[in-house]
Amino acid sequence: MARKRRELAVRPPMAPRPRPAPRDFAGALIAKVPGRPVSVIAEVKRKSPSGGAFPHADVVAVARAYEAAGASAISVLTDGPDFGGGLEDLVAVRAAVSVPVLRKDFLVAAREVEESALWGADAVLLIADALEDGELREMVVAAREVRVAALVEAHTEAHAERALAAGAELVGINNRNLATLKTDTGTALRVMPRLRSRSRALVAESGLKTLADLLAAREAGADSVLVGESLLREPEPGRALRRLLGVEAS
Ligand SMILES: O=C(O)c1ccccc1NCC(=O)[C@H](O)[C@H](O)COP(=O)(O)O
Repeated sequence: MARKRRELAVRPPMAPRPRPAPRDFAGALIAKVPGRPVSVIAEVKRKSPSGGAFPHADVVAVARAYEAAGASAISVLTDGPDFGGGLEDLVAVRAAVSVPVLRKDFLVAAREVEESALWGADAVLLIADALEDGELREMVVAAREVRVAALVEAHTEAHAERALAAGAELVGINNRNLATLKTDTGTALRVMPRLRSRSRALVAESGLKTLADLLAAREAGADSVLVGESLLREPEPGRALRRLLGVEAS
């Protein structure tokens, strides 16, 4: 986040560009699909600090396969140094699929939320644990003003409460502790039941690998799950998503 703040301080404002009509990210998360325990936000990234490199450089091909396999939305990592992504990936994936697209990055200012809309993001990820209350509130307000959905992520119940106090309607509970990179899939299961009645949609994030994980997430109140690594480790991520959803045998 310190690196992102330094970069932003010297980056000139983005030139205006025509924005594509936004797609309904919240609606996609909460829409019930017969036979599916929860909706899936399927993630594309070339590498990650905890997972190393993934064997799929063509994120557009993976995103298309995810959509064909039933993903309700696609998460695109736009961070370069840690995830091998960029805004060009967001633009290319958005043009290649018809489901909503989430910009996943370490955003630190309202200005970046506004710019994300111009790049075509239907939703942005905001990380409560890494933002001050005032920053988070400003970014949630900016998202509402430019009609981009804000998925506000927290790792602990305390940060989830801060997300709700900042006006978040879509709350993600990240099973991964971003300080240690350790993942415990029990985290979202413990925190989500306390948030159920106060959020429009709940998303369990990280470390999810099996249909049983998805069923447990639903039981704890999740509308949706965010899944990357367990799909990207497989030779065919689209087939892996179908297996995860239980529509194709393992
Ligand atoms: O994944 C990491 O190593 C990581 C490191 C530092 C900050 C964020 C990180 N990941 C972001 C995520 O939480 C995941 O990309 C997302 O929830 C999907 O998780 P997974 O299914 O485990 O790839």
